Amino acid sequence: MSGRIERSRSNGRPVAPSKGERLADWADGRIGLNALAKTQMRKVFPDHWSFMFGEICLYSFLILILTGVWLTLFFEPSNVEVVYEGPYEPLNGILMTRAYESTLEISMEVRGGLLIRQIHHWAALIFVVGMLVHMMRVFFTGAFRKPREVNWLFGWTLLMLGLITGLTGYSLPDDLLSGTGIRFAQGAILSVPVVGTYLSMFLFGGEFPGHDIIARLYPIHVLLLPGIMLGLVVAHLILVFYHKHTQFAGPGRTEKNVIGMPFMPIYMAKAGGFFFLVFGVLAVLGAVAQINPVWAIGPYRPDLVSTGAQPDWYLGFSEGLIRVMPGWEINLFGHTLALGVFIPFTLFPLIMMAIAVYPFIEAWITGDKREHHIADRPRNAPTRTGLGVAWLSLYGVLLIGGGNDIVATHLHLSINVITWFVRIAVFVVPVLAFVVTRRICLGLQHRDRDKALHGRESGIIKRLPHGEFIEVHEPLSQAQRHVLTAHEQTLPYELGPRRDANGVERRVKRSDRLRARLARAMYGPGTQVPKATAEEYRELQHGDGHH
Ligand code: HEM
Ligand code: HEM
Repeated sequence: MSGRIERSRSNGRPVAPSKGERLADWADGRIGLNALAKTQMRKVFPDHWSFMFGEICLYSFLILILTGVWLTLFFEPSNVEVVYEGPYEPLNGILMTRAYESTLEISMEVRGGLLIRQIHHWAALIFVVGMLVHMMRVFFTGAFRKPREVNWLFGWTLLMLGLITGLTGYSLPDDLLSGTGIRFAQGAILSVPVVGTYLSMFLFGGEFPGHDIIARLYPIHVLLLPGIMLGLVVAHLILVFYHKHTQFAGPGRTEKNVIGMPFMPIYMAKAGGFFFLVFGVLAVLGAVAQINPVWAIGPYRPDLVSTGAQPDWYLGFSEGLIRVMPGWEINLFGHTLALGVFIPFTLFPLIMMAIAVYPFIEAWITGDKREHHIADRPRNAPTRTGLGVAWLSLYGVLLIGGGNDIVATHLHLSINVITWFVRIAVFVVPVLAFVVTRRICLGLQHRDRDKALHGRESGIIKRLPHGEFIEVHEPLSQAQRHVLTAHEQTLPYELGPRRDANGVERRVKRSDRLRARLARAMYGPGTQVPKATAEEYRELQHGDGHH
């Protein structure tokens, strides 16, 4: 292509390609981007406000990298002890680690340092909120179903790594809060039977707090975890591209097409704008909302714990698990087993795992091997929605447990009352949340059915000649009726007759029996309201029109 002379359309004179064209030709000849761009840049993305959560994760992650790289220029990950002498008077003459001192310098002496530190911290909080909300969006709409299960797992791994990255970052400044967090983690490690003590000694380079921990957490926080996450984010987005995005039901939308905006230029322009919006919000937060004022908290000392010590919100629920667990401890063959710590420590990944494996369990129960590109409305999958809300409610209850001291002081209650409330609520609230959510979903399904058949209540009351009052219903458009009735209603998996035609009893595997029972619980009688059918609608239309 290079060196090609084109004729201008206006007067037929040959024109040399512009510099830009030559550069594009040069790059295309070597990287072949043109062919890729031609096929991919016009890719269509469906639009819905809830699809923005994934973007919030992406942009806050990029901002974390940008601000994080900047912080590395000034932060010193060192446990070496120094005596502070600087512009912040109240700490002058106090012994602290170099890590803490350099964080003070970033906050007080480096120009713009406090702003960038605060943006980094706010971005971390928003990043994890974004991931949780994005994950729940995917969960509630069933967007994890085939072929997106692997991408669900990529995303889930990102969430787990995000939590750990947040914890390691929070631990770096070595203030009293971050040291307390490290102490908490060390307690959890110590509770691991038999090897716990060795693990702790290895990690901390001797007795707690040792001299190594910050220097060890540092490369994990700035290189290892973000590096793995970056790779996973790229893989995640490639898969979103490859599978194409799910879309909500609507006229003309099928399992085989995608209706929306082209990636280039419309979606890219929107995405670019949204990036700056997210950056803008984080910059304003970083500028006006104080976060983690390490100078006010003071340097870490193993013999001190400040009241109200809290992890960042996303780890509050793991803290809650430990705070509300009875302090069980047993002695086994001369080894102390701190079950009061070890059980919650193992429960935390199990609660997270429940959400990781859900797509596979649902696929097993339904036995559905088809691809799904039309997103569910949460009300049309009441059991799944109920389970999602129950999971969230457990998260919320444990968060209260993690902040039991704060709740106690703010509500003027005894801390024991809160602890006992959480101990009971951990079992009761998720069940209640499940039942109530499922009922609400069924109620909404009833309403959809009524709306599809009888139209929307207009609020206009009419009196008929014979005296009866009726409310006038406005018919829905065909498109609206389609949206209300497009969903599939899954039939529960059945075991089939237990005896064959010759009366011989068939052996049924235990796993099959479990599957049938779960399928009945999820899709059996009372779990969905039959959707309005075309026949019912036609019958009503041709009847007396009397609703
Ligand atoms: C998923 C990504 C990340 C999360 C969730 C995260 C989270 C955090 C948090 C919560 C802190 C404590 C901030 C504070 O002082 O109040 C922190 C500190 C820090 N982060 Fe990150 N971070 C991430 C990525 C990165 C990256 C990619 C880098 C560098 C390349 C980085 C470098 C740093 C440094 C140097 C500090 C210590 C300075 C300080 O605390 O002021 N972070 N991080
Ligand atoms: C660093 C964290 C993450 C980033 C940057 C990210 C980014 C994105 C983006 C931009 C999209 C397309 C737009 C959208 O649907 O919102 C998407 C889709 C998706 N994400 Fe994530 N995500 C992250 C974490 C997660 C998590 C925690 C999960 C679930 C556990 C997840 C599962 C999915 C799935 C299944 C899709 C496809 C959805 C569909 O086609 O409807 N992602 N992600």
